[in-house]
Amino acid sequence: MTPFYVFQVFSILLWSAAESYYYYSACIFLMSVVSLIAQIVQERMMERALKKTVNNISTCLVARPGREGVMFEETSSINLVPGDVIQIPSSGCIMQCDAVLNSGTAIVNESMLTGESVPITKTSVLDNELVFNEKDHNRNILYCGTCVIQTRTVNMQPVTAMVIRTGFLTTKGSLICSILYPKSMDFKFTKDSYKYVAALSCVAVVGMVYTACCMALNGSVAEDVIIRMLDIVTIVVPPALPAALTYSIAIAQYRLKRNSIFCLNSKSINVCGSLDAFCFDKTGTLTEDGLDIYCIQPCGSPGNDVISSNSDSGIPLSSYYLDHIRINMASCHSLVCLDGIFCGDPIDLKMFEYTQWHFIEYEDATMTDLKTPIVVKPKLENQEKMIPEYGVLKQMPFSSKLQRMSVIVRSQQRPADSFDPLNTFSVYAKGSPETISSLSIAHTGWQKMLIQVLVHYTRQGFRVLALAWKPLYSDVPTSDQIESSLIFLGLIVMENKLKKETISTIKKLKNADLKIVMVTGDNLLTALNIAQKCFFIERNESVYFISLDTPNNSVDIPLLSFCQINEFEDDHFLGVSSSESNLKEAEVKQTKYHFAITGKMWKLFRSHYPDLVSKLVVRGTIFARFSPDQKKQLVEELQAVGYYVGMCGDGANDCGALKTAHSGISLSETEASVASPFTSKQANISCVVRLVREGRCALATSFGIFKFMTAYSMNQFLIACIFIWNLTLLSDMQFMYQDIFMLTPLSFTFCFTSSYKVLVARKPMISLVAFTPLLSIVTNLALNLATMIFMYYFTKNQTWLVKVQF
Ligand SMILES: Nc1ncnc2c1ncn2[C@@H]1O[C@H](COP(=O)(O)OP(=O)(O)OP(=O)(O)O)[C@@H](O)[C@H]1O
Repeated sequence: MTPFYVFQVFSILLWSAAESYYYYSACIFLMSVVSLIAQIVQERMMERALKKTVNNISTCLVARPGREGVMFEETSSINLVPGDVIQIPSSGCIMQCDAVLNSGTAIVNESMLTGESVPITKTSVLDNELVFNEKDHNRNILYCGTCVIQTRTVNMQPVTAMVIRTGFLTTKGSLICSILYPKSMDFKFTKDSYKYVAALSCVAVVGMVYTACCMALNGSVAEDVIIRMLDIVTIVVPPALPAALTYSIAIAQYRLKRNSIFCLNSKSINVCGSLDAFCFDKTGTLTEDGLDIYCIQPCGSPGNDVISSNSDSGIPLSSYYLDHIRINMASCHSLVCLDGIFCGDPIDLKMFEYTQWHFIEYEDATMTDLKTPIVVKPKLENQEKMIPEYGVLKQMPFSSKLQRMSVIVRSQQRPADSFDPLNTFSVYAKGSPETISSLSIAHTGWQKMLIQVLVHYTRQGFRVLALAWKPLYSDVPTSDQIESSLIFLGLIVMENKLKKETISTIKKLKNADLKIVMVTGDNLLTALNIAQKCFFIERNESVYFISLDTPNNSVDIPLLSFCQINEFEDDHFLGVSSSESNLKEAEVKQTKYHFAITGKMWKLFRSHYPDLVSKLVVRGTIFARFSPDQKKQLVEELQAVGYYVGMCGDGANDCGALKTAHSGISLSETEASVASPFTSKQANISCVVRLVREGRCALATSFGIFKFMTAYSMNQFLIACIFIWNLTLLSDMQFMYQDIFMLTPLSFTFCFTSSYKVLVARKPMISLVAFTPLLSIVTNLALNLATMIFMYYFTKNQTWLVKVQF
């Protein structure tokens, strides 16, 4: 029950009890009830949708001390508390708490939280990792609400996890809280509507004083004066305003749904109309997810030239590097085989398919015999003699923050001649070239080659991944030992095709004068090429890379430099010490220029030049190699400058930014995702245009309804003032005619206004307290007042007028 409805109850009582406006009171009562029901139905529908998405209670097996040691007992999930150890059923389940995997592996679908429906592998924490840190161990956490599709046991031990959080404290819980109690958006329209209500209250006070004076001067009794004064207040407040506003939003929500855009927070719809900046994730959003392998660039033997390999010819055999590349591509992934179909990260899938190897999963794997949970081996019979099978003992799944993944692999048979017989255990890693090269043993020969090849391909917009390996001699290695001192193997170059809707959508958004930003975890030059292909940056516009020298000590402030991307030094690109590079501070002269920055430079820039961050984000268009946290920071910085920011992404690495943005839209097959207020089932960015169009339409409609209703009630107030001058008021039927038959249908038909077909540069007004809307209301009032006064005196002077005696 909002204060508005309390006020309506008061008005109805006053009209029916003191004024005998029975018909009018009955109609207003009916209207208020209908509007209240409509609001309740809308809220309930949203709550139900949310409940359907989030509410789930089930039974689970929890470890309890028994007579014969620890036993697993069945209990309801609501009884779980942090510290409980639960067993994850092999057939899968929906997680009811956040829990860290103690043993085994789980294949999880996190689409409910992230919108990304690709199955993810969660592994148990390594025995020797003593300090648990949520950020670093998220690949070991099963999150509440996510669906465990399958588990893999190791050494016949049940898959168990320790509960770390329950209820609203879980990640899902906090996301639901943010939907139920959204952080109040500093939305001008809402703020101004409060100012309007305050202004109307002032008008009501003036009206009351005026009424009291008029009636007192004419000798009216105190009781009548008080009733009329209260009447004036009820006239000033338009009765159908909240109902019409609610209805207009409900219709916008329905229209979005018809276009496969689902909305979990209807309050965000109006905000979409005022967006003036939109951030896009690149891979899977602007470009296709499943990227074909273009070629493989193995690292030559030290000092040798680069050996290139064409994708058509597959991977040639019998080379030290190529053999390891093949094993790496076949084993270093988190793919799972569900009902005979391989699922997982599209990159992993493409790389595995390229090797044409077999993938076998064992349910009952033990570490002691030769069976491991996953075994990969070549398909061709005649190759089996030459190359042994490889069992994947341990996976360190891909993390966007770390930009890499790795596996520990055991050779299941005695290796063939081409391999070192001691290499029974190996580590295979893949990830961004920058990360993998930083974890590899430095070697000037390949480092030079790496930079050249990387720059060559990324400049053409290819997506490049690096591979590495090393033999593992330690029995119980820590994760740092696993992913260090690697031997660099080479690069996998993948095509990066734009989705067919990307270019047209970006053009439409630019025509609508929206600031368009690309924020990606990918390489800067790849991002630049894609940005140019889809017209984030026009051909005639310059791009300046912002770089800072890494300071030698914590006291030095790193020197800030700009360099036009064409002059860009290759060395700098890999993060090699900038003192080696040859950057010159460039003067930015053109008016049409863009800034590009990497995540590493962003971190330095924010800490050493905080005052310049606003300038950077205003001109910044490419934000590459950004971690999920940095994507969120970028959205916050844009908001701090005053932009209304939208974010469109497709994966788990965009979740923070999607939630932080004023309007986040996640491209996901899952309707029931709490990743962002909006979810589009169409896996391309054309939904952004629809969202902005519907948002603008909803905003313009709300604005129109507000203006119309306030102008109407002010006009009625003026009429009432003229009547009170003559110690009378409109009759029951007159009020009925004006409020019910004129105002209500007109204000409700406003809601059916559909959005304009194209996005134009002119955005709808968001400020009610601005010159134009105020001028239009004041002019309307002045004209009406003048007409009414003229009509009053004109009619009064007519000979046929007979004065009614009250
Ligand atoms: N499955 C994977 N295994 C290993 N490394 C990967 C994998 N997927 C991506 N990478 C590397 O990690 C980097 C960061 O990945 P991330 O998923 O954060 O962003 P992205 O997919 O490149 O781009 P976007 O943020 O636009 O989706 C990638 O550029 C790539 O070099």
